[in-house]
Amino acid sequence: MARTQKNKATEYHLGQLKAKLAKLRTQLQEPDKKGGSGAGEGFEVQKYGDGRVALIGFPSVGKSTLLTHLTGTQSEVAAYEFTTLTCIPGVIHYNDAKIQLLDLPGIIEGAAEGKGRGRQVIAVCKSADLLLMVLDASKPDAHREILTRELESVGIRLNRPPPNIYYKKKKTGGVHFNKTVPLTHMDEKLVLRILQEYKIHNADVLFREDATVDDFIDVIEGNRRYIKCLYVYNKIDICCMEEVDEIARRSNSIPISCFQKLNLDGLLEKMWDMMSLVRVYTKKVGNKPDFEEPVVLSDDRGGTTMEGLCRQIHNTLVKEFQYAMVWGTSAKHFPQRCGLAHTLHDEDVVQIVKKKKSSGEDGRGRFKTQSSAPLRIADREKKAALKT
Ligand SMILES: Nc1nc2c(ncn2[C@@H]2O[C@H](COP(=O)(O)OP(=O)(O)OP(=O)(O)O)[C@@H](O)[C@H]2O)c(=O)[nH]1
Ligand SMILES: [K+]
Ligand SMILES: [Mg+2]
Repeated sequence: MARTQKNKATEYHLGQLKAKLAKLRTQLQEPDKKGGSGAGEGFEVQKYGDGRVALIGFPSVGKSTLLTHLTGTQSEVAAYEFTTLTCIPGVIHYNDAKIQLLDLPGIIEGAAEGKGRGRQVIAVCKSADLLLMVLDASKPDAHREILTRELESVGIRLNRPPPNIYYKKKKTGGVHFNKTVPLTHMDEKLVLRILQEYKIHNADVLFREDATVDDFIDVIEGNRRYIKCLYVYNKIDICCMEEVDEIARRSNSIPISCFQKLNLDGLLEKMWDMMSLVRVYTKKVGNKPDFEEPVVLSDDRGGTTMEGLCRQIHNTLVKEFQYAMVWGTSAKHFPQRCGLAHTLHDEDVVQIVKKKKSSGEDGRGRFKTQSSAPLRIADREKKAALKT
């Protein structure tokens, strides 16, 4: 590809080569998944809490130091590289939520091809809801590019949404290509060439944005992970003010120092924002809301709708659900009567009303008429107090 001149005439050829490369990369990763390469010792840590955050970075940037500071779990810290050899889990308690933080061995260039413990580390990253890429603020920023490339090559896409392309394979009917916007990187011929490479002869394709060849290949491959990533620049205690200031201005980046405990609160705050967790406080009829233990929802884990909430509380609740009363910023008025499709916001209060049991021994109707008025006021006050 590097030897091919880039112009209009070679565009199709290059596109086809990119597709070939993507296919081969996918093949390369497959034997590993099936447990072909034997020892996968100690890397599969059970999921815990409301979200999973993984620490990824070069050796000795301070990942283990950070885990110890944020979770209190001891992970070995030393000045030599590759101190950490396995995955060490800790828990961050923040805003009534529990977030699992995973310390990992350092990775280096070539990790995706299996250098060091690269493959196992990357496999854990794929299971995370958020990545903290830990960087040494005193070292060249090229490290960030190298790691990003390693992650890209195994199908991890950082800080961007999936391409807005509708794609559906079919059994017959040929390829139907359409677009809703002008395309500057792609055209029908190139789409067909790439599909040919994948031996796909029947499909509907609709470009809803000005996507690139790589975007289209991502959609066909279908196994990409779109993960948010926060770039954590550690060791700012050995940097000058100008450098720190410059780092702080970059998007999705935060300067910290574990040694001097600088900006660790800022890090937690940013982490929380990026995870976009939605805490929902449930309330039984006739009782006050449970403000101790929220049900925590997220887009990655079952969604933030009422249905997501029901599924998280109990498997059968969706079937029993009749309607719910909602207090909070997602409600147009307090309380709003909502269905399963309603999208909840952080700190909403929800009271779920179940369908009447056919046996008739439920008594829900009686409670309903009694409860709403006086409780509504009490709850609103409680909610207002919580907000302030
Ligand atoms: N100056 C400075 N040094 C730090 C800071 N945080 C960690 N270190 C030092 O950096 C070295 C590496 O720290 P570790 O926490 O072991 O780094 P790691 O990324 O877990 O390293 P590996 O497990 O080997 O990949 C240790 O000597 C730490 O004491 C910091 O904020 N400032
Ligand atoms: K180390
Ligand atoms: Mg370590």
